[in-house]
Amino acid sequence: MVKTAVYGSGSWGTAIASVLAGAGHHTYLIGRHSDEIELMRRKRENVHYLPGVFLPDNILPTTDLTKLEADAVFICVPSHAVREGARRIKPYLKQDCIIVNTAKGLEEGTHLRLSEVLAEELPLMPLAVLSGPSHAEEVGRNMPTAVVVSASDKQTAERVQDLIMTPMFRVYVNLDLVGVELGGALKNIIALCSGAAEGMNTRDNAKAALMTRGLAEITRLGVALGADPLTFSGLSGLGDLIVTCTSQHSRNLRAGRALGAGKPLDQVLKEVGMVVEGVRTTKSAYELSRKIGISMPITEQAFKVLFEGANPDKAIANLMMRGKKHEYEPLVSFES
Ligand SMILES: NC(=O)C1=CN([C@@H]2O[C@H](COP(=O)(O)OP(=O)(O)OC[C@H]3O[C@@H](n4cnc5c(N)ncnc54)[C@H](O)[C@@H]3O)[C@@H](O)[C@H]2O)C=CC1
Ligand SMILES: O=C(CO)COP(=O)(O)O
Repeated sequence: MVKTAVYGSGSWGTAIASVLAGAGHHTYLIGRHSDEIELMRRKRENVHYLPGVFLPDNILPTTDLTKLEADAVFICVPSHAVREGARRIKPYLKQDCIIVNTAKGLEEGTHLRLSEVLAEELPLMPLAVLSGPSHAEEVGRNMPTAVVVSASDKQTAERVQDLIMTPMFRVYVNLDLVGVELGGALKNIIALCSGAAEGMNTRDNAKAALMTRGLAEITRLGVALGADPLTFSGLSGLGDLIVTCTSQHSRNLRAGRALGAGKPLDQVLKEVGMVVEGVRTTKSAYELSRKIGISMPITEQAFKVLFEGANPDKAIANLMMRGKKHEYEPLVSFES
């Protein structure tokens, strides 16, 4: 029998544990707060992060890091905690254990993809990435979901596919690791902007424009970094963009709505109460696009609103009043 563990017991860690348990694996769900874990064990529910989802007996909530001695460990902490998390779990991992990152973001400062962060911290371990349109609230309730797994080698990706695929959790393999990771990380910026558009009552046309032109700039950055453009019309591109920009469950969309309605960022983050990855990712993607000379106008305006106090109305005007363009310009365009 395969032994699995999930590091991070928030909403996504709990949902991933429920898929693994549904696939028949005894799964340790490893959290850091003993009171939360104790409550989970007693109520068989993650009351704070995923209320209403029953945890079956083969999910074993714990704070005991020795339970990381598994065949596969799923990393389900926010992106800013991935490096520190990797250092923390390293002493407990088996040598041939597969590490599957599920966090969506870029490392602040270095702008590294999270598999690159993990490769630095856990250089000898096989690494994979799971991404795609998949809200915990639906996955935890066993609702039909399709995702994508990537790795730098086919065997690792297919092992993860075998491990976690169930009749309600369909897993595709895509070996374009760069594209899969960037699609999952960058869509959160566009979800924040789509939410802001809703919060400002700009309605549907603006949202559709943001999603479509957002995908264009995600693809532009991705291709410049070596991704296959086709990946961005797949589950970890268009698919994740659709779900995060439209779902009632999206944390990034909710945060964007509140920002668009004029609430300050600190208050918005407190009110959402779970990680809103798009905020940090906006900063990283903006810095990265400047560093390599790729035009990302929506990300640039999001950066100005989030970090420079720019007015969202002015941000929309800035996007609408840009110079005339052709819809399809060369994918790697170094204009400013
Ligand atoms: N919630 C969802 O539907 C999905 C989330 N994800 C990604 O999964 C990652 C985690 O997101 P959620 O579970 O939604 O966040 P969350 O806010 O629901 O839970 C985060 C969990 O990580 C823990 N945590 C925070 N900082 C930590 C640290 N320094 N060390 C160890 N644990 C720490 C928290 O205590 C909490 O248990 C994010 O990158 C998110 O983009 C991906 C797909 C779906
Ligand atoms: O990545 C996700 C769904 O695929 C989760 O998005 P949110 O963090 O916006 O809820």
